[in-house]
Amino acid sequence: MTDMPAIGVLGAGAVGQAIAGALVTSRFCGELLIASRTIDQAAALADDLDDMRLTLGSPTRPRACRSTDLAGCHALVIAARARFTNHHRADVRMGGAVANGALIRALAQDVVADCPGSVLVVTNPVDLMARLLAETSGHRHVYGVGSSLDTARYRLLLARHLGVPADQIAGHVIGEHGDAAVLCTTTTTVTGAPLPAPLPLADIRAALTRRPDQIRAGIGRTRTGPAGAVLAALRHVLGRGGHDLIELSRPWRDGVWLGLPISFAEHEPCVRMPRLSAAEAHQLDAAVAKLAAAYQPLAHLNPIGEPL
Ligand SMILES: NC(=O)c1ccc[n+]([C@@H]2O[C@H](COP(=O)([O-])OP(=O)(O)OC[C@H]3O[C@@H](n4cnc5c(N)ncnc54)[C@H](O)[C@@H]3O)[C@@H](O)[C@H]2O)c1
Repeated sequence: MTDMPAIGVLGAGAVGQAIAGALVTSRFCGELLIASRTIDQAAALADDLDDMRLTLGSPTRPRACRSTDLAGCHALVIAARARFTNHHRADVRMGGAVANGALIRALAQDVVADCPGSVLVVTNPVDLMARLLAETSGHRHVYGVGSSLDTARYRLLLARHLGVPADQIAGHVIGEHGDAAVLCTTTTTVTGAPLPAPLPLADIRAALTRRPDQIRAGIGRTRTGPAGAVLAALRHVLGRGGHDLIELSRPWRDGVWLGLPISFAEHEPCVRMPRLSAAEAHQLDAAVAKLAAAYQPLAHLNPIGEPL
């Protein structure tokens, strides 16, 4: 691969815009291809990014294209969202499963099946959508952005509580990117030592669950946090993440996809499951059961969201 990969972003909405902006400012890629529901939307974002490129002197060259032209990219980010009204008040991300499932199924056939590069799914519910994309397209290198953002938020909240810099906290959130997330507290460390006891872990979990809602309440959408998680994931899938772990959505037991700590060697992912306490293992089992049940109806949808 060249030093400056070509990256495709599908979906020019709030998250797609933040990802594309971060790619230009970070000088991460050479070509940046943008596709969205309409070519006008993609062209508008590409123009805005081009202004940014010139003002910053960034080497990244944004260009609008049709979704079928994204196949040549070294990595493709899927940040599209179907049009639907989310009626879920709890477990909000699951509210998009059927509508986004139909979109993902169509993309799997029309775009991803011919794409040689890695594919990173952001669309929620991300664990289900990554699995659906992989199983429908047959593509080997599909990853969901998974619980990496939850992990960053967990470390931030813990650091704030303990009054230490966040980079002194090491630990993972695994399982669902959603209500069935598993906080791996047993193996979490602060400056290399186990977590001090007692800790208000229930409060930290509640704050973690509330955080995206609070961001949405204030600014409408979560966008820059997810964009950071996507750039970190792109570094790893493109072989630039070193030996660090990142919590991406990949298959675990019974074909269920969920967030797992992963390292990459020669572009191949390897799961590095931390030691779990009995309670954490039980929570992971619950996440597997929840995601397995939620996937069943999606496995039988046609591209317009009707049962096959
Ligand atoms: N996994 C995570 O950590 C995480 C975090 C935040 C958001 N998300 C998810 O990311 C997705 C995007 O969020 P958003 O806030 O940007 O939504 P948005 O509604 O602002 O944007 C969605 C974009 O998708 C485009 N689109 C729709 N159908 C398309 C198609 N067939 N082909 C190409 N583009 C299409 C729309 O035109 C729109 O520009 C949502 O599913 C959201 O839940 C995930």
